[in-house]
Order: sequence, then structure tokens, then C-alpha cells
Amino acid sequence: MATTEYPLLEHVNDPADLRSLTRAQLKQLADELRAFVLESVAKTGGHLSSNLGVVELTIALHAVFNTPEDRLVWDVGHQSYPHKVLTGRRARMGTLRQLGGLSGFPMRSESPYDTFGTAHSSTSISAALGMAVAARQKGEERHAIAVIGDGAMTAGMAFEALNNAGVADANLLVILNDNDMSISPPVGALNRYLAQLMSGRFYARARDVGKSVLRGVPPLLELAKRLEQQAKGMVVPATLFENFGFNYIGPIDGHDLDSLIPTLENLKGLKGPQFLHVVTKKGQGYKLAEQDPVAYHGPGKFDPQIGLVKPEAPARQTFTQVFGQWLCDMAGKDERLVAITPAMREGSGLVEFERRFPERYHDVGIAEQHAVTFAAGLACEGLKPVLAIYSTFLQRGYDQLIHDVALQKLPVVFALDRAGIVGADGATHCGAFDIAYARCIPNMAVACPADERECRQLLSSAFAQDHPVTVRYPRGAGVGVAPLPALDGLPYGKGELRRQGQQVAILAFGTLLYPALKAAERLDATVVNMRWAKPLDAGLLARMAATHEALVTVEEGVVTGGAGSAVAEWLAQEGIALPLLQLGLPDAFVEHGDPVRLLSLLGLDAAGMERSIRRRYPALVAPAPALRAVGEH
Ligand SMILES: Cc1ncc(C[n+]2csc(CCOP(=O)(O)OP(=O)(O)O)c2C)c(N)n1
Ligand SMILES: CC(=O)[C@@H](O)[C@H](O)COP(=O)(O)O
Ligand SMILES: [Mg+2]
Repeated sequence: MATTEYPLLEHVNDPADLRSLTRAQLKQLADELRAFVLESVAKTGGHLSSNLGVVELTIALHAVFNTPEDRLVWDVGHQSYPHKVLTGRRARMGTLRQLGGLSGFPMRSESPYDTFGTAHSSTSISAALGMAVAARQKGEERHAIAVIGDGAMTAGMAFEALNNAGVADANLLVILNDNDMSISPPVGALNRYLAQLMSGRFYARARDVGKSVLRGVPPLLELAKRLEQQAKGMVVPATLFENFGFNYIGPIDGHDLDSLIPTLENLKGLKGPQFLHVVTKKGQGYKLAEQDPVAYHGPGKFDPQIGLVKPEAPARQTFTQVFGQWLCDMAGKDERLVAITPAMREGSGLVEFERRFPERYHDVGIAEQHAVTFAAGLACEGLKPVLAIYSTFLQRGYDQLIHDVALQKLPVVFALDRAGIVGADGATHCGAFDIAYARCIPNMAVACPADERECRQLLSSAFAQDHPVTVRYPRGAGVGVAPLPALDGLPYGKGELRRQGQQVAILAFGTLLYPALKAAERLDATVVNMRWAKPLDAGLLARMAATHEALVTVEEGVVTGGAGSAVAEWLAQEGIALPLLQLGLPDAFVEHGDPVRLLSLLGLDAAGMERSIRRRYPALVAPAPALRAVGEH
């Protein structure tokens, strides 16, 4: 008889299938599920450590609650893979984060079990509260559960929701999945507070019952030991969460189904806002991930037997590396420079800066709104803040960008990483909107470097200004134009002519300059590297308009309101009636997939640009080279 590696898991096609399993079988299921997630993520790449940490919690939730009738909301959702596997998507896990495949995050369109789309953090309590209040209003009996990590818990939004939920008296269960980690080690007072809760309640009680529920979480044990002295003889005060109006239970061991299931069963019978504090370990069960949860937060493909292999020095630097290097160099030259990250030290290229300039490094936690206003405060006092932030996450701090920074004309540099297509993370992380949302703000300038060298130069230009500037650059490497060691900037608001052609001028904003140059060779078009979406280089534009029959703009951002729209506005303002073709991201969300393929599908590679320009201006470009006859080389 054929044996399978996952004998129990293979029969779980729906959470209903696991509700009939015995406790011992559920434990076996947990082992199989963990092994499956590891095997699967190793093949596709994706978020690993967080998923390994919630295997038992996921099983317990689906075993106890009547999902999807009971609403389960995963905060961030990067830990939703075990949930996907148990809710009928096991066979599709091989397609994870690929074009047409499963999303790396919960998605309402993907499954009825994904009750709320997440990826940007700290939304789960608000969403689950909304669902709980809606159920009450509609007279429907069901539970709403938010599972939120200790990192996500630091965001203002989570506290806004707690503040509301504590008095709304809705049947809401908030589960704090406390693994004492964000992507990097957690920061801030909340983290310290959670550690105190652990020492005061969890560890003491664990000792009392003579059973180490801390088994398997040695760093927590260490922490508990360190804090034990403080806890001795202490009357445990009401927790913060009880003061918010929640019934607080915990902390309990999130890897122990014998604790999780009865606790959840009990909570299920209680009315009003409930708060369960669960302690887990990021990377649980895979030693390499336990030891280095940061490296295994979101790895690419790897061999689980070997683990991640340090890549040989890549031929080309990523834009993130270029930024990190610039930041250190500029900090060495100007001691007013301070750097801020909202919990994205690794992703934003700040590891080396923190090592060299710890006093000038600020990880503020997942708190983008605060990060922007904090930068404003620093700037008020004469410091020169550089906020390193993903394009998509700055969306969170939009009012702060306008009201706290731009309105007061404060010189903050926004280093916007992940601008444009990001690939596997998909629509939630796509940096599509920043040109549009930044350029409409008075006092704000927007720089769009075309390559690595320009990225460094334009960061210097931005740093020299007396007002806010965003410098946007994409995920990954550029074409390989090595940055110069100097810290000289490029002229503010000026572009450059890159190719003189005939009747059509292509105005490129950012890295799409290079495919535009390729397309232009075949079209015999002029190409301008605009460099700045705001201010526009009006002199250069006027020259192009006067000497060409038609214009084309190219950008890796939404066309609606983007750099091409800025050119259209300028033409209208100048009363110039010239045909304009705007190429960029469509008025639609761009899904997950390989970025090269996505750009090609969107017509933003050289061939796509050539096609669009030829179609729009057939009489103004060089004829397409004749198709070669068969056999001709
Ligand atoms: C608004 C926002 N900022 C930043 C991120 C990037 N991010 C994704 S997961 C994560 C860490 C979350 O920590 P936690 O909630 O504790 O979950 P864990 O990774 O520990 O499982 C961060 C900072 C995000 N998804 N959303
Ligand atoms: C879940 C999340 O928001 C991040 O972990 C995100 O996946 C970052 O991806 P990169 O830093 O690899 O672009
Ligand atoms: Mg965490």
C-alpha cells in the first residue's frame, strides 16, 4: 500500500474534517502541517517563520470555532499559510505568490475563509469589531476573532480599535500572538510591557502548576528568569487590556493544544470583548528558523536540509543597498542626519547604519503615522531626518505628510523603497501611487532616479533642499550603473536629453528610462530622462514640445494623477496642443507575480512601449523592421 508523508493532513480538505479528530490526532496533524508548510515554502519562497509559529493556534481556532461562519481575521496575514492549507488550498500551495496563483495574504476573492483582506498591519481588530457589531445589528449569532502579532499590536490603529471595542460590548475575541518578534527584534514600551506580563503571570503560574509551559521557548524562559525578581511578591495589577474593557486571559503556551483548545472553548462561551494572550515562537519546529527568525521571515526558495545559503556577492547592487550606503556616507559627513524606520530595518537597508550610528537610528515600530510626525519634530529642531519607508506604507501617513511636514515646509527626506511593481507580495505592497499622492502636495518635490548612480545623486540633491522631498526607487537591482563615491547631487528639478530622435519624444520618469531607450532605437524617438516628477523641468519640456510632433510619458506608477498627468497639466497650462500618450500602471490593482513578467503584461517593457507608441503614432515613428524570412539570420 502506498504510504503518504501527510496521512492525516491529506484528508483535511475543510476545517470540518479536523473537528472530528481526537486531541492526539490533532497533535499529529500539527506535526504534518508544520512539515508541509516548511516543504512548501522552501519550494516557492514566502513567509516562513511566522507561519511555523502559528500552526497549533490555527488548528485550535478551526477546531473550536465554526469557521467561516465565525469570522477569523489574520492581521498582516503573512502567517495565514497553515490557514490556507486547512481551508481547501493545500493542493495550490505550490502556486503561492506566483502569477495566477494563491496570494501570500488572505484575500476575500480567494476563499470564504478569508473573511478580510490584509497585508498592511494592525487592521484586524477594527475589521473584526466591525463584523461583530454587524452581527449584533443583524441579530446573527457568530464570533469574530482577530489574531494580531506583538509587532502589529504597536500600531496606533490597533489601539484605536481596542479603545472602541472595549466599550462597544461586542462579541469580539482578540488573540495576541506574542512571539517577541516583529520582522526584526521588537522595539518600544509595549514590548517591555508584554515581557512584564510574562514574568508576572505566565512564568509564576507555570511554576506553580509544576509544569513548564515555557518548554520550547527558551529565550522567553530566560527573559522570565531575569524578570522573576521583579515579580516576586507583586500583586498582579489589572492589565492594560483589562483597563481597556477586555476580559484578559493568558499568557498561555501557543504551541500546546492542550492549553489552547480548552481555553478557546471557554472563551467561546463568554460574551463581550475577550483578549487572549498567546505565547509562540517564531520559526517553531525548524531549528534554523528558530535561531534566525529574521533571515527566515521571508526567504526565497531554499533546501530545508541545508537552509539558506549566503548568496555570492551579486553582480549588481540593489537600490536598497545603494540607499543604505548613501545614508552612512552622508551621516559621516553631516551629523544632523538622523534615520527613521517604521519596523523595516532589514528591508530598508538600515542594518549598517544602526551599527555605525546607533544614536541617530530610530526604529519606531510599526507606526508610519508617528514616524512621519516624529520626523517633522526632529526637523523642527534643526536635524535632517531621512525617513526610510516603503512607498505602500507611506500611504498610512498621508495626513501627517501633508499637515505635519509639507504645510510647515520641513526638510524631511522620504526615501521611498519598493516604488512600482514589487512582485510576489502583490497588490497590497505595490508602490503604485506615490508619485500621484506626493506631487499634489505643496512644498513637496518628487525625484525619480533612473538607475543606481542617479539614486545616490538624487538622494544628495533631496538632502540639500529646505523642504520635503520624496526619492522613489524600486525593489531589487537596477541596470547596473555603479554609483559614484562622491556625495554630489544632481541639479534640482532638471532632466537630461538622452537620445535625439525624430518626431516623437519619450519623457521617462525613473527606471523605465532604460526600456524606453531600447524602444526609441527602433522607433527613432527622442528620449528624455526627466528625473523629477515635481518640479517638472519646464525649460526642457518646452524645448521638447517645440521640436516634436508628439510626446509620450513613461512611469512605473499609476497613470491617474502620476507624472504623465503632470506633463498633461503643464501642456494645458501653457496652451500647447500636442498629442500625449501616457504609459504607466493602469487604473487597476496589480496582482502578485514575477515583476519582469508583470511589466511585460502591462506593456511596460521595451517591446510593449514600442507597440503602444507605434499604435498611437504610426506615421511619426520609424517603420517596424520587416519580419525576417524563414531561415534568414
Ligand atoms: C503598515 C505596515 N507596516 C509594515 C509592515 C511590514 N511588516 C510585515 S510583517 C511585520 C512584522 C509583524 O510583526 P508581528 O505582528 O509580531 O508578526 P510576526 O512577524 O512576529 O509573526 C512588518 C513590520 C506591514 N505589513 N504593514
Ligand atoms: C509581510 C510584509 O509586509 C513584509 O514582510 C513584506 O513581505 C516585505 O517584503 P520585502 O521586504 O521582501 O519587499
Ligand atoms: Mg511578532
